[in-house]
Amino acid sequence: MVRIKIRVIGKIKEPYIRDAIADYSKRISSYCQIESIEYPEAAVFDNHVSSLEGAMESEGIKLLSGINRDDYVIALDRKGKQCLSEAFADIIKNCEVNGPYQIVFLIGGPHGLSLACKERADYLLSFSQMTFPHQLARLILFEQIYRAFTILRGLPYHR
Ligand SMILES: C[S@@+](CC[C@H](N)C(=O)[O-])C[C@H]1O[C@@H](n2cnc3c(N)ncnc32)[C@H](O)[C@@H]1O
Repeated sequence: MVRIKIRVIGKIKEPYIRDAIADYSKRISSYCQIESIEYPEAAVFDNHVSSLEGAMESEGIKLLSGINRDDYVIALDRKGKQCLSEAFADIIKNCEVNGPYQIVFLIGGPHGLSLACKERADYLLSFSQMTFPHQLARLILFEQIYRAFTILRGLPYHR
């Protein structure tokens, strides 16, 4: 069974998003182990580029901590590669069949992911060229993971 870890900057504050994630998480848990690990946003004292980059770097260090060398890392980034849900399902299937058996997703905070996170990623995944708040990006990710398993198991959810 594949294991999925979702490493994120920031908490889910909105109850309706938390509820929706909890619902998808419960559904996904029939197919794999799934766990979210949240880290707080780094403090930023002004809007200078160097302060924002410093915050992203320190958030990136936390996101990358505890990732194993052979984990399959998918970093969520607006400027990454877009793919069909079927192709996303194939990535999960490949890990289920051939390994690595642990997939780690990275979701950035308000300023995005550090360069180190993007460089570590085996796949830079974009849901759209539009920017979403991290809470919504997390919800979309949970829905797409659930959708992927229903595609792989031939269930009628995906149309
Ligand atoms: C508020 S966004 C960060 C915005 C930042 N200015 C940037 O362009 O990366 C917070 C996080 O949500 C995720 N995210 C937001 N929009 C996304 C999209 N269209 N595709 C994939 N991930 C997205 C990314 O992980 C991002 O780091």
